[in-house]
Amino acid sequence: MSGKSLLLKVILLGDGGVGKSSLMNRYVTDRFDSQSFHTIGVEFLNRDLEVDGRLVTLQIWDTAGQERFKSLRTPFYRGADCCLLTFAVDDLQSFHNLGSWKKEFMYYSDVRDPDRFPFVVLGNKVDKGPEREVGEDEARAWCQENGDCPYFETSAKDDTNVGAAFEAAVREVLAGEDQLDHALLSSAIDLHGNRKAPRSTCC
Ligand SMILES: Nc1nc2c(ncn2[C@@H]2O[C@H](COP(=O)(O)OP(=O)(O)OP(=O)(O)O)[C@@H](O)[C@H]2O)c(=O)[nH]1
Ligand SMILES: [Mg+2]
Repeated sequence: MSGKSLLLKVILLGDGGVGKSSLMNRYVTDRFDSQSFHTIGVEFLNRDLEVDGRLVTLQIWDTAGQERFKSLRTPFYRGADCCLLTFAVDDLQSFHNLGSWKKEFMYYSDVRDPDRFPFVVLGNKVDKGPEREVGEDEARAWCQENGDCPYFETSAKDDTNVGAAFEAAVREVLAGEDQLDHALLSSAIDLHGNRKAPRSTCC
């Protein structure tokens, strides 16, 4: 482990009631409240972790999923390093809305390279097995068609895959950065290798 802690901003998006606040609270405070209130606007919590030898401070931004709070949440999309698109496996509509959430994020975040921006998809409330309306295969197929993003079946209630999902978000960001470093290094080498001989200044 080496170097300073890297600050990464991840943002949780998805319909109201799918469990975004519960996932953040489970991950940061290891608690679950079966009667949590809807979020108004945005809230954030930090958690330090180490991923593949890198020290990271994960700043998790939890947004209000209800439509009436749209204008309160969208100003906070800018500067996000990864977006966690969340639905509840017992709520088919929340799964069908994933595409709209992705679009809303893209529109307001103004990311530099939209094709390479990292998304992670979370199918939450897997503890509600019998009430399930979205199959794992269906969810994985959506992820494959949408940039091949990682998919996690989570439960904030039972603490299933919650840590794994946030760590995957960090890994996605770090992998993107490594690619960028590699691309910059290659272009620097290329610049050096292909450097043209200085032009003659002759008249
Ligand atoms: N069974 C079960 N219930 C959950 C789980 N996660 C959240 N809930 C419950 O679902 C309800 C909504 O959870 P929230 O975390 O408030 O949902 P949210 O996505 O933050 O909703 P908004 O703030 O309105 O966008 C609460 O009653 C939670 O206790 C889960 O994994 N399993
Ligand atoms: Mg909430």
